[in-house]
Amino acid sequence: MHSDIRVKICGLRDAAMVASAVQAGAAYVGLVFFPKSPRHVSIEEARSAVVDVPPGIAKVALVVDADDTSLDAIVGGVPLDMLQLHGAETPERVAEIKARYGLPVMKAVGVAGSEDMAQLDIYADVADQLLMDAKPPRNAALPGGNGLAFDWRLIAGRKWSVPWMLAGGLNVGNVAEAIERTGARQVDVSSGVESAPGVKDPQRMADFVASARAQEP
Ligand SMILES: O=C(O)c1ccccc1N[C@@H]1O[C@H](COP(=O)(O)O)[C@@H](O)[C@H]1O
Repeated sequence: MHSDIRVKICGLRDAAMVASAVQAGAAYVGLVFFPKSPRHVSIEEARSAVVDVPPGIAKVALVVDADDTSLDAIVGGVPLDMLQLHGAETPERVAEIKARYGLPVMKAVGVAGSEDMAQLDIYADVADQLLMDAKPPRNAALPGGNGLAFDWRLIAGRKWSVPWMLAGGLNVGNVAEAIERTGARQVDVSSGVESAPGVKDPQRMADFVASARAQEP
């Protein structure tokens, strides 16, 4: 039996990877616009990657502290359903981006300790969704996509006024436990379904979604 767990697969770089994610049962497909990432796509690559995404599957652009010029180009060049802000965007900037582009915004918040819970409450007031990710290590090249999990007990049993998604170090071996421990109804994965950085593996994506959705509510 399948539960209603919704899975986002992030860092898809071409139409074949997107098709495999859709086939696996992803509810969201993510495109990374961050040049330092092995998953980075240009606007042209992103547009052709999502050309055949069926209606009902959300196309998400991940950006990191993007300015209006970059966002204008991304939003103007790629058909999108959501923006994922994965940098140090302030609550004011989140509100500004929401108003300027008219797209739902998901704010990623790095979680390492109980002191980060206040941030989640603050962003819940301005974002349409929250994404809880592990805080990147100091000197990490990427602010996410590092395959690191945080202590799920920090968010277990908590509630927010907007939908939220669990991310960080998820893979087929731990996603069921992560859902059970946190009560997440949405999960996001990137490096955990790759055969090499930036290369999504169709079987790993299918196994991940099946494992997540096998969890009972
Ligand atoms: O995936 C990336 O390359 C990336 C780059 C910059 C910011 C965020 C990025 N990925 C996001 O990080 C989390 C966790 O990823 P992982 O499963 O631990 O590899 C996820 O939300 C990705 O969308």
